[in-house]
Amino acid sequence: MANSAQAQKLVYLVTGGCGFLGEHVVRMLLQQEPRLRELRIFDLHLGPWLEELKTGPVQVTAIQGDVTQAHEVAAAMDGAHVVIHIAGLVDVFGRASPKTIHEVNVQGTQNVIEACVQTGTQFLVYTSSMEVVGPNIKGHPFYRGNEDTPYEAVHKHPYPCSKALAERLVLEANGRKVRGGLPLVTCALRPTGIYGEGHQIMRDFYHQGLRLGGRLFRAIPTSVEHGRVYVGNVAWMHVLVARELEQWAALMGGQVYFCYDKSPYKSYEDFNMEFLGPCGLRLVGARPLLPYWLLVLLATLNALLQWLLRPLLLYAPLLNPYTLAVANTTFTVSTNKAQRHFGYEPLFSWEDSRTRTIRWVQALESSAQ
Ligand SMILES: NC(=O)C1=CN([C@@H]2O[C@H](COP(=O)(O)OP(=O)(O)OC[C@H]3O[C@@H](n4cnc5c(N)ncnc54)[C@H](O)[C@@H]3O)[C@@H](O)[C@H]2O)C=CC1
Ligand SMILES: C[C@@H](CO)CCC[C@@H](C)[C@H]1CC[C@H]2[C@@H]3[C@H](O)CC4=CC(=O)CC[C@]4(C)[C@H]3CC[C@]12C
Repeated sequence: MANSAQAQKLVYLVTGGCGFLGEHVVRMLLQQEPRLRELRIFDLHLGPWLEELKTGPVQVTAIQGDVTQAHEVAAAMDGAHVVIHIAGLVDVFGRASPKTIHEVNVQGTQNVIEACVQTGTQFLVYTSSMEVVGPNIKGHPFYRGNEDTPYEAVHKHPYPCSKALAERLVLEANGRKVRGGLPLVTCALRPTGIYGEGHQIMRDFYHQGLRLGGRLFRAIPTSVEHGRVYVGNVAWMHVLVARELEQWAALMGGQVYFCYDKSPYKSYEDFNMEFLGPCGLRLVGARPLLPYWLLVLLATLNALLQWLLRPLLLYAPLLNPYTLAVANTTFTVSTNKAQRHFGYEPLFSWEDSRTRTIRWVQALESSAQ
């Protein structure tokens, strides 16, 4: 617990606070950060659930704004001690243009950094992604790697390119002088594939399974491991980093940390079945039902159709050459850097994470009836 001199004096700003991860970070901060006086939530789209938070002891300020607008970011940040920059355009399906992805993820991050310098906000936590490392375009496996594992990070897709550029900006900004003369302290968290309550792609797979009569069809071999981490633990890591950054600035400033917990190593589809199975879905096939070359062909056809139909409508299915390559390349992390640097231990066990996610999927089922 904080002592009384420390109590309730800090102002935090969370960008993207109304998204999937952002909402968990906001709720976690309110539960786990006793030094909070004001929590500002900055997002393009504000959620109605914010209203219920405004009755608590911490002042919750909702700010509708766009990270691509430097003046809006700077105005929101004035007087904040810590910024947790989560806002981003998470698009690997071709919904947004590469230019828009760059503007939000790279220019938006540059605006947050400049606003720190301009307003004197000294601590910046950035939500990066495993995608800044890989899987790379060559499909090299990253097997139980850590932050220091050598890996050829080569990207072509706009999303990983933008996250890698933004992460670099954040790390290079560490040590810059902010208003008042103190050094900016930054660090970046790299979640693997996040799952949990509110995960849109899990929702999509669940509904797809229901449409297919309670079945999903295996496309990826069981041997391909995909790193996953529970949203509550990712949120907890953000809260801890933000809390410890001041005390351990020399150690943590300019560092990257993978987000990890005790979630098991499995293929993307087998992992999803941990939640979808208990909700009545079945994964058909002990091996992929289609040969890989046929999946590549279908994914390429989808990309072609997307391009042809673009003037008329947005066709953005889950399967495209990029998502197939990511799902079909082993990428898992095994590290304890966060534990060594700032004492992180997962707040939620695998059993808790699984139960919470299953309950959420079950609630989707009953709300759909
Ligand atoms: N979902 C995942 O598996 C992973 C996500 N990440 C990163 O975590 C962060 C959050 O991702 P999710 O919560 O999954 O995405 P999300 O789409 O649910 O949340 C992103 C939030 O950012 C807001 N936003 C988008 N453009 C904005 C703009 N121009 N100005 C202000 N707000 C804007 C959105 O309205 C949304 O509330 C992203 O930076 C993403 O790159 C990293 C690794 C894995
Ligand atoms: C081939 C299909 C057969 O069922 C399965 C397609 C699944 C894909 C839609 C997902 C597989 C891996 C996911 C990505 C991964 O978890 C890493 C990510 C990190 C991020 O920062 C953003 C999201 C994502 C790119 C995530 C997106 C969905 C997948 C490609």
